[in-house]
Amino acid sequence: MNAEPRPPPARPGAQGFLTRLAMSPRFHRLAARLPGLRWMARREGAELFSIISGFVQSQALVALVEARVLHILAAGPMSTDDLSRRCAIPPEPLAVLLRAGAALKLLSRDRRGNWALAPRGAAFLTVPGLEPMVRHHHVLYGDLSDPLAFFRGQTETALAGFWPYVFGPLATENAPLAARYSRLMAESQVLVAQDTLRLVDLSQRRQLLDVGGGTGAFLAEVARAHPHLTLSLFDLPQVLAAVPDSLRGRIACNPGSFRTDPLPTGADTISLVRVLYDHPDAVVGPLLASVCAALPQGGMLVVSEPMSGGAKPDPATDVYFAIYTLAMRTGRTRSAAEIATLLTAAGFCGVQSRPGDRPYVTSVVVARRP
Ligand SMILES: CC(C)=CCC/C(C)=C/CC/C(C)=C/C=C/C(C)=C/C=C/C=C(C)/C=C/C=C(C)/C=C/C=C(C)/C=C/CC(C)(C)O
Ligand SMILES: C[S@@+](CC[C@H](N)C(=O)[O-])C[C@H]1O[C@@H](n2cnc3c(N)ncnc32)[C@H](O)[C@@H]1O
Repeated sequence: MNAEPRPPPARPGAQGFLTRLAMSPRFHRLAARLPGLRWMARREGAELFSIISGFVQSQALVALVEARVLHILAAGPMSTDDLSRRCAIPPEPLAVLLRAGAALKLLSRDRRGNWALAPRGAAFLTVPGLEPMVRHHHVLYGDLSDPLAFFRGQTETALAGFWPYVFGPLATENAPLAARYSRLMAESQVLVAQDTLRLVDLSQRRQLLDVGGGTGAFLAEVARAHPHLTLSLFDLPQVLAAVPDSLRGRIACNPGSFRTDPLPTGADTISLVRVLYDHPDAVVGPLLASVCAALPQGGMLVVSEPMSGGAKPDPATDVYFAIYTLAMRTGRTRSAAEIATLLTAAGFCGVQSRPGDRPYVTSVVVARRP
């Protein structure tokens, strides 16, 4: 097979100096010989390989989750043959999967050759929401099977059908669908709430309205951290129908659509947690104006969601979340600066960006009604 033609030599000045170096076969030969450069080339090579093979790592994790290998080993170490019988996977291919799991530090192997759950695998099982997230990735995986068609907008994405509530009129009385969606969000909310409450001090606030708050998982965490707060929830009727009875005494539920209905007033603080990135600017603009109108003077808005790195693209949010929200065909993963621009246009002031120390969980932007 003919090798792909090498890229033409860059026009002088067309590329940055280091990029021009990396395009030079002579520099590559030099880097293979000189110790310092060899270390750098090896590191770049490993990073490139990780990008190339990432999809195989993800699918190996899916196989371990779907075959319940991690769950089985949580009860104690097991031999390949016993796991083979439990997982209905022949010993030889299973050994490949288990060695991959060990290479990814999800599993380990003890002195007798039995397989055990490693701390990273235990953390995966313990952190709320990770398993259901991995179990639903097949939807996005299928959407990306022809990536060029996907980015050309030629793919009818299954993910858009997975979360139909964002399509206004499609937010039908589909209780089972709303319940499935809300369960996935509620399970993944714990970390988001932890990081949001670390980034925003609600101790001096009086009443919090969580708009698009799903079945109340965020407010449940707020109630634990700030028992003094009066809490209200606003979301679609079919979503609020799934609010657990245990929360209903603590949280006032306000069914409605922020596309058509006014928001309840009375709260001095409103939160939008993982809401804006689901919608285009044409929906976000009026939503933020509605939030501003519902707040008193000096009232606070908290926006919390994974955000693009903007001018400095982030390897988690500008890959996973940006492509995920693109596959949904409705929203987009915005940078804090883009969100600040939308907030200012909606009438907010005092906009502050509070980057999360886990961008893949969430970051925050706060603002005030003048
Ligand atoms: C070194 C020491 C001290 C000990 C070593 C051994 C040991 C004990 C290690 C364990 C240490 C430990 C406690 C680890 C904890 C790890 C944690 C907390 C990991 C958290 C990971 C979180 C992740 C990976 C979050 C992923 C989130 C995802 C994939 C979210 C997806 C969200 C989606 C798709 C949202 C969709 C909504 C829509 C539709 C866009 O609106
Ligand atoms: C990605 S979920 C976030 C849920 C929750 N805030 C969290 O972080 O887990 C987006 C939420 O917005 C709600 N939503 C979407 N469109 C809405 C609308 N027009 N009016 C009210 N809520 C809406 C959905 O029902 C869903 O609960």
